[in-house]
Amino acid sequence: MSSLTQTAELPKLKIATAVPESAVPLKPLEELDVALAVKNLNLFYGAKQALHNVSLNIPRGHVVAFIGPSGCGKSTLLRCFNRMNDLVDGCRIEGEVQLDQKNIFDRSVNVAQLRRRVGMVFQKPNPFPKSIYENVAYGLRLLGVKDRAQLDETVERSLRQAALWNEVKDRLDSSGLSLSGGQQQRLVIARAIALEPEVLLLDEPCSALDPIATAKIEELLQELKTKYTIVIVTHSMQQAARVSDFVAYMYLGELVEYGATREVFMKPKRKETEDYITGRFG
Ligand SMILES: Nc1ncnc2c1ncn2[C@@H]1O[C@H](COP(=O)(O)OP(=O)(O)OP(=O)(O)O)[C@@H](O)[C@H]1O
Repeated sequence: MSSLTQTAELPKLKIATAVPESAVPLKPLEELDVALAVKNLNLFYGAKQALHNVSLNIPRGHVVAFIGPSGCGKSTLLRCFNRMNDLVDGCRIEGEVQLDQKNIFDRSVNVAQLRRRVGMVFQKPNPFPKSIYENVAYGLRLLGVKDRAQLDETVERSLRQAALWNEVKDRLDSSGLSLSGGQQQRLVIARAIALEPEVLLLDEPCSALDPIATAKIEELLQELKTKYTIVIVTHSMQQAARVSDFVAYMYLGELVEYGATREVFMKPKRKETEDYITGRFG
């Protein structure tokens, strides 16, 4: 073996060994129930096109990670799924994102209801300046729920699912802002799942967290995917390898490769993907 081949293969092995066995999904993508279907999606910010003809299916009950270099359109694509881009002036979208076979961009779609079904957690934990209890109860209160027992039950269930209950059960009246960064991010996840969304979108949820808090969130995602479909944007390929079942590699607004995480990391089909995951990109 030439030394050139050896050095070319080393970094790839480094990534490949980090993909846990559990990352192998039971079925191929084509056979899985579809939670979100993205069809020929083009997105423009004014004159600038940020997404180019993106099509992919997000399978129900799995974790999908979007990876790719800065500015490639990962967050833009994620934000399409609950119409967060509606808030951006001059943003125009062509194509479809279907939730239960209905185009979410259709005029008849109620955006507030869509966001209940497709919840979102951002990069920086953003609890409201309210108590821990009220942070989690917030969505239900907006829906007009007043029954204390129902609120109590939802708050406890959501905090348990977010693996935060034991840490906060004796201080539910304390401010959400009094929690650590990692706890705040779990609180925000609890707030999102209190409404029992079908899909949970996470935009770099660990980038402001230390390794211990990150590990907790990653563990949590494995629990949550038994109930929810999860789409996560991450800059960390190791994180994508650890948490996702499927991974989508994007570059300059295009979907370059999409497949089972293990396959994409160990046997990428496209040279561009291989260059990125082996660190030879750019
Ligand atoms: N509100 C906006 N107005 C105009 N252009 C935008 C806006 N948001 C994003 N863009 C542009 O769209 C492209 C994709 O951005 P996006 O934030 O989706 O990339 P990303 O892959 O998530 O990047 P990063 O990893 O740095 O967060 C970039 O060129 C960016 O400058």
